[in-house]
Amino acid sequence: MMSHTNEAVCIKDLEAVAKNVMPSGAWGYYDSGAHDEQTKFDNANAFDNYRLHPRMLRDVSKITTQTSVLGKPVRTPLGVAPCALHKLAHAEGEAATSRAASKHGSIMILSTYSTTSMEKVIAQGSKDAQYWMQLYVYRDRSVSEEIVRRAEKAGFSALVLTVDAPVLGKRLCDARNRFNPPPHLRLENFMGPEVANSAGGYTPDLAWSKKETFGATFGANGDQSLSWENGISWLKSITKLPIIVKGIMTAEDTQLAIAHGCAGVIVSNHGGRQLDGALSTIDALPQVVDAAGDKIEVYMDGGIRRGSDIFKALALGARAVFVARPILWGLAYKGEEGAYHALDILQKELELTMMLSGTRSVDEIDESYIYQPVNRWVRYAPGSKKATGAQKKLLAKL
Ligand SMILES: Cc1cc2nc3c(=O)[nH]c(=O)nc-3n(C[C@H](O)[C@H](O)[C@H](O)COP(=O)(O)O)c2cc1C
Ligand SMILES: CC(C)CC(=O)C(=O)O
Repeated sequence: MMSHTNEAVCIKDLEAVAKNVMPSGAWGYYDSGAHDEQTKFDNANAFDNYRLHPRMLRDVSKITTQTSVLGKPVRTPLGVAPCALHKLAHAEGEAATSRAASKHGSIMILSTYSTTSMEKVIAQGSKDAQYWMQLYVYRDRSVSEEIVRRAEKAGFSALVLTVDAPVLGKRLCDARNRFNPPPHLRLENFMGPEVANSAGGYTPDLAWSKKETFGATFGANGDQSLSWENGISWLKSITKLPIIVKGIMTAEDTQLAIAHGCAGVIVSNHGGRQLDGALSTIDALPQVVDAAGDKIEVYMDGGIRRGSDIFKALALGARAVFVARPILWGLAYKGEEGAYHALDILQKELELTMMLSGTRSVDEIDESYIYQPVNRWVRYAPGSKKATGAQKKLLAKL
């Protein structure tokens, strides 16, 4: 419900406006999770299973959310997750998001499938703004390699390889709408002369001008044979940029990410858009943090709609969090100003939660500030009745 000043005061307000102003096909594409959307809803709802344990009389007159990510200082542990097609929300698309993220001091991860070229996006930010480039790996590796080269040259400081989408999840809404982006939008990261040439005619048209839908074409270009060896090791061999793997949900894969020399992992289920039935990310986070130790940085995304959600993720060991849909809703609401507003709402709510719980810096926010659900999802390793490390810790609390 919007206030009488017509200003969105919380992320739910932004969602309501976006739903109202966006065409239904575009809204459906942004909103939908896979299949019955269990995981999409779990992502947001699971935060409610964690409750706060606030401390009083701590002198909270000066607090800071300043932290560091990959060794570089950032104003806040709140960043922008990569999402395709920002121009579905607003004509200025990713350029507007870039200005908003830069002004806010938030890291922006740019989707390969952006509707504004990576060079234009990064040019919108201030010199000290941080940008990471999200990648998919294509059957034709030269397409991926060209994107890496352009990202290096343009000044992106890390690569985010999304690994949870060998094919696109089954999104009922998009299937019913046979969703395809409007023809005036272009996937500008595939339009550079280098990419177009080396890919032998891989043009933006490939994305949706054929009879296939956007989703089907995505699957046709992606490399389903991707593995730790032929994916991560290959990427490491062609770039010196730090590699962050996005879409990790287990301790096992975290160990593999460490073994393959990744700099970080993003605990993510793609906003519930891929494997419906996967655990919510806040519930998956502890096992990843456990497995990561201090060897690799752990970030998370999915379902963050309030500052207290960020607080809970930090308390469980995330170094930073990223949001996707709230930014798109902000963009649909008021372009750059709306995207900034989405970040500002979450930032101020995080600061409020910190003050009300007696924490003055991100470092201070740890497990001692929250109550965790116990005995919710337990998984035993194949063939073993013995609990693993993370489960033992949980069981010990019962
Ligand atoms: C419309 C939309 C497009 C997305 N596009 C991408 C993408 O191109 N690459 C990617 O790695 N993740 C993509 N994602 C997933 C987000 O990066 C993120 O993992 C997820 O949406 C976070 O959950 P939230 O939307 O609840 O904040 C997309 C998500 C949405 C909603
Ligand atoms: C279809 C992809 C290009 C974008 C994506 O990852 C998504 O829609 O979730």
